[in-house]
Amino acid sequence: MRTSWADSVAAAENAAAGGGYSANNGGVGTTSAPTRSSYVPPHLRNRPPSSDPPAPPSSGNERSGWVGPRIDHNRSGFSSGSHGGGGGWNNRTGGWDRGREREVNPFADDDETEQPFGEHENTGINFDAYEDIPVETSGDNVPPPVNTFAEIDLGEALNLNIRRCKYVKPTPVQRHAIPISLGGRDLMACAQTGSGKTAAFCFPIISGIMKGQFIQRPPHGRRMVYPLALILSPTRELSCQIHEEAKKFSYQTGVRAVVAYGGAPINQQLRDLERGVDILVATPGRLVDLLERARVSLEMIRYLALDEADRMLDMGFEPQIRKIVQQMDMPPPGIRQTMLFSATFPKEIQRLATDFLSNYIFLAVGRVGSSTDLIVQRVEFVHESDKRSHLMDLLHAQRANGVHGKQALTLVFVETKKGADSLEHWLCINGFSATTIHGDRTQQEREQALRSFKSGNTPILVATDVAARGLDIPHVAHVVNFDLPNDIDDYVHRIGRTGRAGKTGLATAFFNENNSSLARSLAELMQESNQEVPAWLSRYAARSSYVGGKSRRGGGRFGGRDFRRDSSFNRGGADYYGGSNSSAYGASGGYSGGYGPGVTSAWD
Ligand SMILES: Nc1ncnc2c1ncn2[C@@H]1O[C@H](COP(=O)(O)OP(=O)(O)OP(=O)(O)O)[C@@H](O)[C@H]1O
Repeated sequence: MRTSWADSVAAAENAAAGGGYSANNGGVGTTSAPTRSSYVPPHLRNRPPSSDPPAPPSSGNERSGWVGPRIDHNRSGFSSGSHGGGGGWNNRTGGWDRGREREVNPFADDDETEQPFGEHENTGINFDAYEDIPVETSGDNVPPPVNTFAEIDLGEALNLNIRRCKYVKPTPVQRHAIPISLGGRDLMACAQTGSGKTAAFCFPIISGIMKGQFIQRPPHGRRMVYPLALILSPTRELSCQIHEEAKKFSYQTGVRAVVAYGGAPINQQLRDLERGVDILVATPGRLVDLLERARVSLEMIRYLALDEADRMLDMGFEPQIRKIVQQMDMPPPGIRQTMLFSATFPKEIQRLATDFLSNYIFLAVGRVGSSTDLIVQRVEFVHESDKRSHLMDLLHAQRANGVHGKQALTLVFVETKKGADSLEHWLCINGFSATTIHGDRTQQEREQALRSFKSGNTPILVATDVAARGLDIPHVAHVVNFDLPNDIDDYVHRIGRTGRAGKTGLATAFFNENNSSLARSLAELMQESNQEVPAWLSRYAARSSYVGGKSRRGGGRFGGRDFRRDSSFNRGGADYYGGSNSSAYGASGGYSGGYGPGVTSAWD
């Protein structure tokens, strides 16, 4: 009989407590330090000497066709989407070199840090907001969605962490994506900002590593490391955030996540890597550096996740991604499992992404590239010269609506780094506490700015697009597009910094004649999200050429958004459903995604 998720978590907690587990001490119960260089595969770590034999191979979803020269790439660790069972779990209370380095409790901060806005509660998520959300899946044999975490065989240690995160039930993208990934399938997933995509790709990876039997090769060189999973994201801050999340989800599972990103001392990151790594979270530039120094090998990668995948595959990043994924030693599609996630997926990028996928499932939760209805969007006509005083009026009005005596957080997007500095300076001399985040600031300054903003000490953050994607900052009540972006997808990501996890938010855009190319797609997007479109904007939309502000979201309403379903793309008949990796459309489309070539390192 299947017990409820809460029951099994409670049981796991009791069992763990009986076994000497203490949630707060970060202790792992090991007293002797293993030698540093001896690799212990995750599924064998912290087992008593006479541990159980490994779980038998699963019958489903064996991928064949490519046999790595020296690596055991059988798919025996995969659960093939079954929801029951539980055999073969490695609920280990330690892991990498834990005799030397005690695992820090990533949940401790949540309890101890001053929380000016009250605890960051996830229990209050408004799931009703997602009830009627349209979902589309396409591809062969799509595993069915689940309604609860209890239905998913994630393993007790991970379930315990889910409970610690106060996740009561899966969000819609998690309901669909987790069974697909646990079934060993490649996935292209599109779901609205703030809807829980990070957990949707982290849970199957952690669970797969816990359950898997990935045979580690003896190291080539003492200092080379062999992660089993790679999670790439476009910005340093986002990689750090994903790493923080991954550490929470993998706490006391024996799975170790490490982050590597540019702008921070590489030696420190190298030392961290040397302590062992199962999941490497990285920005592309720093990873290329590590690969070129022969300090990381991708030979053992079983899971590849690209967060903000459309950004990762646009012209700015595509060459680096191709280098990492196709030109180093990473196993090919069909051997590794690949997961692409974003809130926006232009068709050109979908097409390009097929180079990295094998017989994948396309999943769209909500309308592809649409914003969530939880965000109230306002567009105001403001001449360039009036923008500052208009912003001032908004901020004054907002002061009245402070939360717990503090001003609600406001994120102001501008076009340029100089513009960010100058606006921040002006706000400060006018009595508003503001800071900035952009590519010209040192990494230390960027991180300090983000910390100060998050804590509420500096409630206004002026940002370039470096902060547009992925950042999950609780209590951002208002996003102001002081300068609108040229691309509607960037607008979607920017406003998505508010209205997250079922909460509501406000987004105000300053529009003037300089933005007329965006009018049409902006009006469409607002209409789709049930927002009031001002009559003057509709007039601009009607006048504007469709070229400049052309929606890259695929056109039309929800449905048929998988580009393989579009007859104009699907010239090869069943090719795209048949798992062929040879795109008929060339290796790299000329799609720029709104960024020119060579923009990579400013982000990375
Ligand atoms: N099942 C859940 N129950 C409650 N809260 C959740 C659940 N899953 C995720 N969350 C919370 O929702 C918030 C948003 O999640 P996340 O950052 O993964 O969104 P996202 O879809 O990746 O957004 P973006 O598109 O902006 O990157 C986070 O604070 C996360 O902790």
